[in-house]
Amino acid sequence: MYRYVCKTMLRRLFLSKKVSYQARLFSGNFRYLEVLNNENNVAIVTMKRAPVNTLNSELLSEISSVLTNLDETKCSGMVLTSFSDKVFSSGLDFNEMYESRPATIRTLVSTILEVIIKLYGSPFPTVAVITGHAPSGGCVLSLCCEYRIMVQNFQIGLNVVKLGYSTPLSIVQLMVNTIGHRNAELALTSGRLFTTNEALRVGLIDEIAKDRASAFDKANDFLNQFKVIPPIARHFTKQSMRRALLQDVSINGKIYVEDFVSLISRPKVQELIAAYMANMKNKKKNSN
Ligand SMILES: CC/C=C\C/C=C\C/C=C\CC/C=C/CC(=O)SCCNC(=O)CCNC(=O)[C@H](O)C(C)(C)COP(=O)(O)OP(=O)(O)OC[C@H]1O[C@@H](n2cnc3c(N)ncnc32)[C@H](O)[C@@H]1OP(=O)(O)O
Repeated sequence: MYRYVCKTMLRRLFLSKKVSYQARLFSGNFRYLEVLNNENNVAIVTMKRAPVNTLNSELLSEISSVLTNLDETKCSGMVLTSFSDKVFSSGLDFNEMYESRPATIRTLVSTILEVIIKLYGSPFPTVAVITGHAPSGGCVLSLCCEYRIMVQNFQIGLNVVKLGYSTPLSIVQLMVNTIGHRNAELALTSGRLFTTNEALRVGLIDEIAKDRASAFDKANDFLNQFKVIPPIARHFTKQSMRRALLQDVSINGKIYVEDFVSLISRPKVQELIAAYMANMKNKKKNSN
């Protein structure tokens, strides 16, 4: 009863201030995300898993829940960003891939797949405000958005071959859809990370911003143009552009997940992940 009264009072308070009650309540409900609605009913979704927004199952599953809710509550748009001014996301969590049971890897991979499907196929417009490095899984999240604005002097790309596993077909397709076949082939086979300037040149991002505030201004400009476009027309057009990949992932998703799990579980790949993690730690030690 007490909880009901509190909830009702909170709801009245938020509604009276014309602020989205649901999205506001979200911010308290998540461990690794903050979700706020701005005055245009755009949800600002901020990943806040310190230090580098490594994508573990919990963070991914929170993103997945938010996406479902934003769809149900008919938000006007979404900005995906990071709490950090250095890293957007450092990609999938090695700790859930290294020496992990297949079930743990499977949960991680199926959860990112769920996020990819929801984010890539979302009815509302989406922008990634990339405030820092975005390697691998971080790059994938931004590729699922419709528009990417990146702050200067960071790196973005899909470096997965360096870890000894191939890039899953749908992820290859995401990259091809964004930067074209030739550039995607060159980038993916070498595991290339692009600087912000290079990323703009190749079309991996759409705009460069000098800092977070200016990136948000640009994101607003992008989203504001849709105020005069009927949402259904926009959504169906987006679906038409994205249908092939979405259909492929919904039909073959389970196979892709199992392939990825067995790839990651191979002893050679496990060795490479261990070496990669050790290298990260060494770099850090030497720079201190
Ligand atoms: C549709 C598809 C269908 C089916 C297939 C299904 C799924 C496939 C899905 C997606 C495919 C995409 C594949 C993704 C694979 C990955 O994402 S693997 C992760 C790859 N990531 C990286 O290579 C980045 C590694 N990190 C870095 O380079 C740096 O950390 C970074 C430049 C991001 C930041 O540098 P800095 O600010 O100096 O921070 P530190 O390096 O000091 O890092 C802070 C601590 O965080 C730890 N850490 C960093 N990254 C990870 C990570 N990915 N996992 C676990 N831990 C990480 C780091 O070790 C530090 O820890 P410490 O403080 O030393 O304890």
